[in-house]
Amino acid sequence: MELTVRHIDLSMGEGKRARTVLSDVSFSVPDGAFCSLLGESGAGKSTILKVIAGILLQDGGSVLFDGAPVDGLPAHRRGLGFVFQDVRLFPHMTVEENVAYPLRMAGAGKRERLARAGELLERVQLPGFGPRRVQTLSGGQAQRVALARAIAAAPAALLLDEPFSGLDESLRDDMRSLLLRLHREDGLTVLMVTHDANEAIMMSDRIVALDGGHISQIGTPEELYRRPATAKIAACFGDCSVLKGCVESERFILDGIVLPALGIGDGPAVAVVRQGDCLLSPVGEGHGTVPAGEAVVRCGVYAGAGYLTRLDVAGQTLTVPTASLPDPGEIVPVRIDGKGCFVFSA
Ligand SMILES: Nc1ncnc2c1ncn2[C@@H]1O[C@H](COP(=O)(O)OP(=O)(O)OP(=O)(O)O)[C@@H](O)[C@H]1O
Repeated sequence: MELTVRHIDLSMGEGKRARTVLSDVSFSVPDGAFCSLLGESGAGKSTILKVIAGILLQDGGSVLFDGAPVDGLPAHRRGLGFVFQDVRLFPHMTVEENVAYPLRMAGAGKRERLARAGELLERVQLPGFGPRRVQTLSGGQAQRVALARAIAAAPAALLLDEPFSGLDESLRDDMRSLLLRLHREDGLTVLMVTHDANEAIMMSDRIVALDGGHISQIGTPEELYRRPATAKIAACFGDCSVLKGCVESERFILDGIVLPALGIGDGPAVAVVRQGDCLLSPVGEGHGTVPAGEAVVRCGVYAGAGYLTRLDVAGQTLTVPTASLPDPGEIVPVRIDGKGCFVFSA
């Protein structure tokens, strides 16, 4: 099913405390696609998910399923599966009763419910867990049960709010693979909230970036990674340096550092430089890189595969991976790969 939100506005809080939480939010998740809603804490990600689910009612705009407005439909009639960040299994029910709950609501008989719960528990790799109490589950197991419950009634789309946030990295990885497998096997339309940009690019066909309640970019993972629309998006994909300087004649200038800034008008600007696309080397070296000037070494730290050397650029820090640690105070040549360097008007 195609999910669409069109011009959604929503304010929360009363009187003087009222504040805009969503402002003119519009996007679509095509039928069978995996879409991530990406943004920092407070961006409005959970709120838009709740509006789609019918848990919150928007002030303006519309939610459409396959092109038809569903604004008048209560949550339980929207036919969606929902996985919450805090799992929310029913504590008084067994694992299989939790998984079978949506089928009970749909009027299925006990035999059918239990058979289906058994199948679903197999699919989430928890065979035999049916009779267990939910209090005996680990965090990862509880998330699997929540996922099984969310898909039990063959939902038209699956909404997930930071479903892996409480899990350690290896469990997160297992859960990502499991979710992607279920998505592909069932052709499910999925909308997942995450603040982890790398998770979003690994899993999604499309990413919707939210910032302060409005959309800052919609695109494929590659579009957001290679052509980020804002400094925040450029900076969210891992280790990078953010420098505040000035653009003059399509060149970002900060002290001894000059970076390409094609298409950016003169004036104050922000440059985001991805660490992996920076190096210190004599002029002429470094495949794909161009000279960016010189800077003074401030300090460095050991980082396993090499060192991270911090350079001082007009009191700001440019971090560059290096094979050895230059001496503090040394003036070093910097080269930059333009693919990992993004300049935005401030
Ligand atoms: N009931 C409420 N009353 C007032 N403000 C609220 C309410 N619920 C959420 N907000 C505010 O709306 C904004 C968006 O909240 P939301 O939970 O959607 O953000 P989020 O992007 O999901 O953040 P996180 O990643 O931290 O969960 C936040 O600033 C939050 O404080």
